Amino acid sequence: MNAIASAEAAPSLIASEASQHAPARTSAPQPIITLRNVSKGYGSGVTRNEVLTGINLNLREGEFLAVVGFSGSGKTTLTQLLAGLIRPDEGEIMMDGKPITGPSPQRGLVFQNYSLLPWLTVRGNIALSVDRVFRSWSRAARREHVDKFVEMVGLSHAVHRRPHELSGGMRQRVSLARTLAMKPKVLLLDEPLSALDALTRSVMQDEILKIWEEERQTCLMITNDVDEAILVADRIAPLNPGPRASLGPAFTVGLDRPRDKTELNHNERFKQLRNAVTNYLVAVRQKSRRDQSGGQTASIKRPDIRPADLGGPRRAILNSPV
Ligand SMILES: Nc1ncnc2c1ncn2[C@@H]1O[C@H](COP(=O)(O)OP(=O)(O)OP(=O)(O)O)[C@@H](O)[C@H]1O
Repeated sequence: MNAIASAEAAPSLIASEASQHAPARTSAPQPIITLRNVSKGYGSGVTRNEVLTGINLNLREGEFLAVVGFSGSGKTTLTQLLAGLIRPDEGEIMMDGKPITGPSPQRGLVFQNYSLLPWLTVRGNIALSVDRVFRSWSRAARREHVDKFVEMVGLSHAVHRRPHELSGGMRQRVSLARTLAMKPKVLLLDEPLSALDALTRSVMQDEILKIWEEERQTCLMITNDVDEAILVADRIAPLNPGPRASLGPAFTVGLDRPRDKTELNHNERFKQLRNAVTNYLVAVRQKSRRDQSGGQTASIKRPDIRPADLGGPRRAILNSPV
């Protein structure tokens, strides 16, 4: 690990380390979600796939944490555990000191795929969640609430459209508004922008940031884009490559907010962080590959085969019964 990573590894990311090394700081935000020694795999027997092992994480109240990692390392598995959609094989996941045993409107999840109901309009899709969560509210209050979030994501002009009449970026906005409108305590964003083109992605990054700066909900965002992670997050936690992926030490971003993408490109701290996170990820991937090959450098062994007779009856071989 390089200097920045080691110097800025946030002790509270790793719960076990926190208890050993972190000095008691009364002003530090309390963790809202804690994962202790969490492991999760799929399948059984020879097809068993150990995806996550020994995950320790403190998600602090009000912070924006980005988890970055390579494809297939288990990022979605981690969000599903946090959302309560799946249960860990080992370890515990707590929210406000109580175990997470299933999904809850307190933890809003935005997926990579928008999962909107095709027969409902923009308003209908958002209202469905609002009506369920805020049953005790009057009809007018619920409608006003829906309209507020439609406006927040800039879709007031498209409120009567159905998903097939929207662009990818607009659909993802509906999905975001639907989750935000439920007023979850914790927002879980699972690569919400990865299906979008670069330009729309950039606009949506700014919108997510703007909304987060207004609402200051606790937010965990999964991404495979290091620049995106630095732009949005207070801390960045790298997910080491699987199988048996664990979290590496967190990088503290420490850049002033609000952040401007164009300015960041010239910011020395941004460049240092980008190098530090990228170098860390590349190094752990190389180590993981070495470990998987048993420490051997990959070499190709050629079989010791010599053709007996190249002039033989090839056609006969090709046509022989299998
Ligand atoms: N329901 C499941 N049943 C069996 N295996 C699964 C299941 N969900 C995920 N996996 C496997 O677990 C591993 C991690 O998958 P996961 O989707 O969590 O990774 P990821 O980091 O989110 O990947 P990506 O960035 O490509 O979306 C993969 O090998 C995947 O095939």
